[in-house]
Amino acid sequence: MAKKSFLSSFGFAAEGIRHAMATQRNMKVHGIVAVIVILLAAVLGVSAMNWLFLLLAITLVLMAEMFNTAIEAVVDMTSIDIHPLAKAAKDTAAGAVLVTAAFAVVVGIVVFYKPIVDLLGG
Ligand SMILES: Nc1ncnc2c1ncn2[C@@H]1O[C@H](COP(=O)(O)OP(=O)(O)OP(=O)(O)O)[C@@H](O)[C@H]1O
Repeated sequence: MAKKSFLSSFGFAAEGIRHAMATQRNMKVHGIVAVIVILLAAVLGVSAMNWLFLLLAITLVLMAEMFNTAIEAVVDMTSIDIHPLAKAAKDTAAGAVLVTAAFAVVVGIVVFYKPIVDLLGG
């Protein structure tokens, strides 16, 4: 394999993100939700600590979705046959996305509950 530069490694990584965004419906949904969450946090002026939790949750979900995409690609490339190990690999990767999404929902509730109640209440 050809020796690649540091910059071209960034290019391949960006291509991976673009591929996941372009081909995975769930990745698009996560991306749109992430933008909405960032805008809401900016409007509500959440604390620095809460920004860190929100950005951690967003990062974990996008990261899990991209690993899920990568695992699906490897499984599909390895075999087109139905196999219990293929099912285990894909279901486990999907489970990782679910776990991170559940964490993100909890973070969203904890961070936004009070500012939104305060906004609506007064
Ligand atoms: N080769 C296979 N052998 C056995 N079960 C499989 C196989 N491929 C897919 N499955 C089952 O079908 C489910 C959906 O697989 P598929 O490849 O369609 O993922 P997907 O629906 O595109 O996932 P995502 O929504 O995350 O993109 C898997 O989680 C698994 O349970």
